[in-house]
Amino acid sequence: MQDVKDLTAVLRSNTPIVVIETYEEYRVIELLKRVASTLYQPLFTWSITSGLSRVDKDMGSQKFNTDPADLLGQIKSTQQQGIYVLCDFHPFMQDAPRNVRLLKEIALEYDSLKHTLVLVSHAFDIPPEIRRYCAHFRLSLPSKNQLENLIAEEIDKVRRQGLPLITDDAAVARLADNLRGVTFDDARRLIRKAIVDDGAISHDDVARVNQAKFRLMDMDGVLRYEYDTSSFADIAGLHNLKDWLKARAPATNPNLEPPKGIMLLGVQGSGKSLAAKAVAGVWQRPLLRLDMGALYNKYIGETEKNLRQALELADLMAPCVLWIDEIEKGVSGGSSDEGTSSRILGTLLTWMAERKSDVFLVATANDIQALPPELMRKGRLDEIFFVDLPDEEIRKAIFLIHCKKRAVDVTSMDLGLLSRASQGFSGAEIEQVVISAIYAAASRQQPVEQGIILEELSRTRPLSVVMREKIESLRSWAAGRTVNAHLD
Ligand SMILES: Nc1ncnc2c1ncn2[C@@H]1O[C@H](COP(=O)(O)OP(=O)(O)OP(=O)(O)O)[C@@H](O)[C@H]1O
Repeated sequence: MQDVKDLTAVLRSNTPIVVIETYEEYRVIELLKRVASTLYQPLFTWSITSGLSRVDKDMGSQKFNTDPADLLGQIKSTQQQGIYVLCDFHPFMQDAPRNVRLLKEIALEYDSLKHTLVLVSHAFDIPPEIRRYCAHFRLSLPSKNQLENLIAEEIDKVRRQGLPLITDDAAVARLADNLRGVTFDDARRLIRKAIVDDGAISHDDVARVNQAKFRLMDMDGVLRYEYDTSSFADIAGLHNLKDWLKARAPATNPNLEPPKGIMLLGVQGSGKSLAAKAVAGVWQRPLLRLDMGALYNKYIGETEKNLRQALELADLMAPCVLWIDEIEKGVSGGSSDEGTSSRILGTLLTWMAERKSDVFLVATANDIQALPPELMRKGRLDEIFFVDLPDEEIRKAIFLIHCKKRAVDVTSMDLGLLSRASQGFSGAEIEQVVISAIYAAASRQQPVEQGIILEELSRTRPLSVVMREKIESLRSWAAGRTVNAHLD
C-alpha cells in the first residue's frame, strides 16, 4: 500500500516530528504498526485519557503518564529508540512553553535518541519554535476503484444479514464517483447511511451523499454543488459563446488538451450565471460554485486555506465545471484587508497555472475596475467574453422563453413591439416584467395580454438608465479587449 511506503520513507528520512492532520486516527495507527515492523522499532501511542502504551506488541495493560509534560519528559529520558504517536496533542502545544520546549529538545536530540514523534489530530497550529523539525504527511484518499470496492463490501454485508437491498449498477458507479475526496472512514459511513435510508443504492442517494460530503468537508458555505444547471435552449442570444462551447465540448475533442476556462464579464442580469450553468448542463459535467464572500473567514490565514481546500476538492471532482461568481469580490480587497485578497489572487493564479485536472473554470464578473490585470492576462484563461445587454432580436427571444416557461400564451402578442418597448432592459429585467404581468393579470382575473406587459415595462426603470455611465465605460473597456458573447 502506497501510504505505508511513503510513511516509511518519511520516518527513514530522519525527521524528528511527523504531523498528520486527520480524523482517521485508527487508520494512522494501523499504518504505523506496519511501518514500525518494517523499521524494527517499538510503537507507542498516547492520549490524555489512556496515557502511554506500547501497541506493536501486547504488553498487558501497562499505561503511563497521562500528563502531557510528564509524558514528554519520559520520552526524552528514555534511551530505547521508538515511534511515539501522540493523539490529540494539539491543545497542549498552545500557550504551553514547557511542552513546546520539551518537543524541541526531543527533536534536537534526534541524532542520539532517534525518537520519532507522530502528532495526529484533526488540525494543527504548529508553534514556530518546532516548525522546522516537522514534516507533514497526508493520508491518501480512496481512489474510485477503492470506493467501488467499499460499496461492494457494504452491499455484501447487508445481503449476508439476509436483508433485502436494491442496487443499480449505474447508481453505484455514480456514487463512487461522487464520493471522491472523502476519507475511507467517511466514505464507509456515507455508504452505510445511503443504504440504511431506503434499503437501496439509487440515483437519489447521489444528491444526498454529495450534500453530506460537502458538509463533512466544511465546504458547505464556500463550495456548493449546484443541482440546477441549464441548457442552451434556456438562453436567448450568446450565440458566439454557445458556438465556442459547442466546439470545445469534451466528447468532440477527446484527444486534445481540455480548455482551461473563460471569464464572462458584463452587465448585471444579462445571463452570465445562466451561461455558467449551461456550460455544465450542455457538457454534462457537475457544477461547483465557489462563493467568494463565504471564503473570507474572520481567522487570519483561514481564507487562503478555505480556497486551497475548495480548489483541491474541485480537482478531486474533475471532470467538472468550477464557477466563481463575482470573482472581483474575492481578489480586489483594497488596502483594508491586510493583503488577504492579494494572497487569494496568488493562490488562484498558481492553481490556474499548475493544475493538471480537467476542471473548467467559469469566472463571472460585473466590475472591471476591480479586476486585477494578472487575472485577465492572455493564457490564464482561454477567452474573455463580454455579455452586453440584449439587442432587439435577443429581447424577443427572451420574452418568448420566459412566457413559454410560465405557460403565457404569446400567439396574439407582437413580440417585436414588446422587444422595441424594452430597449435597454436586461434579460433579468424582462423576466421580472413577465412575472409582474402574470401577477397583475391574476389580480384582474384576466389572461396575460400584451397591454399588461407594456404597462409593466413602462413602470420599470432599467439599470441601463440608472447606471448609464458605468455601463458605457464597461462597454468601451470591453471593446477590443474581449470577445462579444452575443455576436456570431
Ligand atoms: N439571455 C438570456 N436568456 C434568457 N434568460 C435570461 C437571459 N439573461 C438573463 N435571463 C434571466 O435573468 C435571470 C438572471 O440572470 P443571470 O443571473 O444569469 O444574470 P447575471 O448576468 O449573472 O447577473 P448578475 O451579474 O446580477 O449575477 C436568469 O436566471 C434568466 O432567467
